[in-house]
Amino acid sequence: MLVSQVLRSLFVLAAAWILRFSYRFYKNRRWFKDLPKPPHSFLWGHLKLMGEIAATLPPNVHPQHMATAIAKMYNLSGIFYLDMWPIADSMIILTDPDLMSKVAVNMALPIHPLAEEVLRPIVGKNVIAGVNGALWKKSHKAMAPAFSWSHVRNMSPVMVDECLTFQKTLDRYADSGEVFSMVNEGGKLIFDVIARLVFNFSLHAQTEGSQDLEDLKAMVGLAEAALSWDPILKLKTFLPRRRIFNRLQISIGGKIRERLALLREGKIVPSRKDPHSILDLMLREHVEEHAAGKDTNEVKLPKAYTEMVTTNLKGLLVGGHSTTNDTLCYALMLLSKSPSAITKLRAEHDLVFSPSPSETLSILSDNPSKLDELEYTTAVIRETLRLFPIGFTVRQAPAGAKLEYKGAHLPLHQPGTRLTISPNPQGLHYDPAYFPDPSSFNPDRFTDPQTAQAARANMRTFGRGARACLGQNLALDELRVVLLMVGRGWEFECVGLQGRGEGKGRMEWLSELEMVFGDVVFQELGLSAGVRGEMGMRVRKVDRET
Ligand code: HEM
Repeated sequence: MLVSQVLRSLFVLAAAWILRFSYRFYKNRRWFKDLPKPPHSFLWGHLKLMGEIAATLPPNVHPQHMATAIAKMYNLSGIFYLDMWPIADSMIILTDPDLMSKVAVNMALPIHPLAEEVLRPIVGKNVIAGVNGALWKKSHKAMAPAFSWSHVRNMSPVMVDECLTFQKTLDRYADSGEVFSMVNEGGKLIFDVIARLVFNFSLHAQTEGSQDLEDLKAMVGLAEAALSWDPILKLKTFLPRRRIFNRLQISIGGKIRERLALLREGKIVPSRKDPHSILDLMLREHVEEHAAGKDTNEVKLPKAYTEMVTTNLKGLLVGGHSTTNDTLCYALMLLSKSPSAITKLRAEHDLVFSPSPSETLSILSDNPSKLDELEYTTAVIRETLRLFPIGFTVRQAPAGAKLEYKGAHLPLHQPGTRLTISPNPQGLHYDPAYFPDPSSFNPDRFTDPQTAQAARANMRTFGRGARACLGQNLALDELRVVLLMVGRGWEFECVGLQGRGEGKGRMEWLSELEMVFGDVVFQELGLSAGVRGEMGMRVRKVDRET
């Protein structure tokens, strides 16, 4: 009797669940009915299509490649929808530059919770790039002065210093002829510069190795497991993740406490106008708010505040170094196969600075604003960022929000779901309507008076609006300094590149790049769209007369 009652209840529960699921299934699939999209299956939505495209691409490819491939295959431009229910959040993909600006600038839509979910396993809760509202305002207000042009320009001697160490590394590799990982060596250089901005002291990744850098990279590697649906993988990586996470908390937390003690001892309220470091700016917020009218000696940093500062510093170290380094790696890769570009780059460095390396350094230290005259070098960086967009944003719209496009009023919100609004800079950057002959490496498009203005206006690598990349000035200047300091002295050769042959799922729109460089052009999903593999390189010292 009892058994049959239990069975009946279970049956009713199962029937109710099936009914509810069927209703949601029908409602969801119908929602996409009249929206711009690739062929839509009532059973699969776009899940099967995404799976089929992923199968033709190298493993763990960044989703931007799938979105761009779909746009090209089905001639979708401007905006289209992807129905991923019930496996993942469905998406609105934007490839029109004005639509991207509308959502980021005019509507200033908030960051989607997905960003925080992806960032949390790597750096912890509430990092600036994943939060909205008061939490975002507080972090942004604290950090922004460190990223102003004037402060970044003050960082030039630091960049030069770290590049001199990098030159020694290149000399060593040139002497030995050894193949080395540019991801690794470039990563240490960029990390050391960002650490100086963050702490105002070096973490010596280049000369001694940095446990913090290794731990941050390990956290990125382990994040996939933390986000995975596979409980065994989650379980297997739980302890290593915790151990590394805690080690980082102790290390970065220690640096914060040490600096706070120094500020207390010296009764220093850090300056906003002339910041010593991002850490100081973040401590200043606290000192100001909590110590108004008190002796700074009495100030204690609450646990939650220490955690917020630690998370943000880790976020800057890991996010700032990997994005800039990936761009550096791709720039050197592209230049290695473009003799005309390298010739122009070197000529510009000789002309704007000096053919002599030592004179170049003294001009750079006396007058860092000379970097602004490196028009072609900047074009090389922009063209690299166009071909390989590294960073992303994902936004969420409130109920009822719509976007007007070509006379249609398209919904930005799907009731009861977490629809994401995903600008896809890659789709835009490879659209011949905006960038003619898009798969060729052509820095001149950013210097030619006929095309330069439009090319710059249509780039979306750093985002736009209040949430645009805070570190873009730093990234651009750092890349200029590195190219200036290594472009003339060393010849880079990529090792082990294998162009993808016919029939290996080649993507028409990537044809030129894919033929020359192979799988490495398919950026990997990590913290952002990173370099695939290690970017093995060999260097040769260039004989110059001066
Ligand atoms: C080539 C290098 C870089 C690229 C391509 C890049 C790209 C981006 C993109 C696309 C965003 C999101 C913008 C949006 O939501 O609309 C972003 C945000 C951000 N970036 Fe970068 N970034 C780079 C380097 C850096 C560096 C060096 C730092 C600092 C050390 C940095 C710090 C940030 C921060 C703090 C945010 C979050 C801003 C906010 O939410 O208010 N980035 N970046």
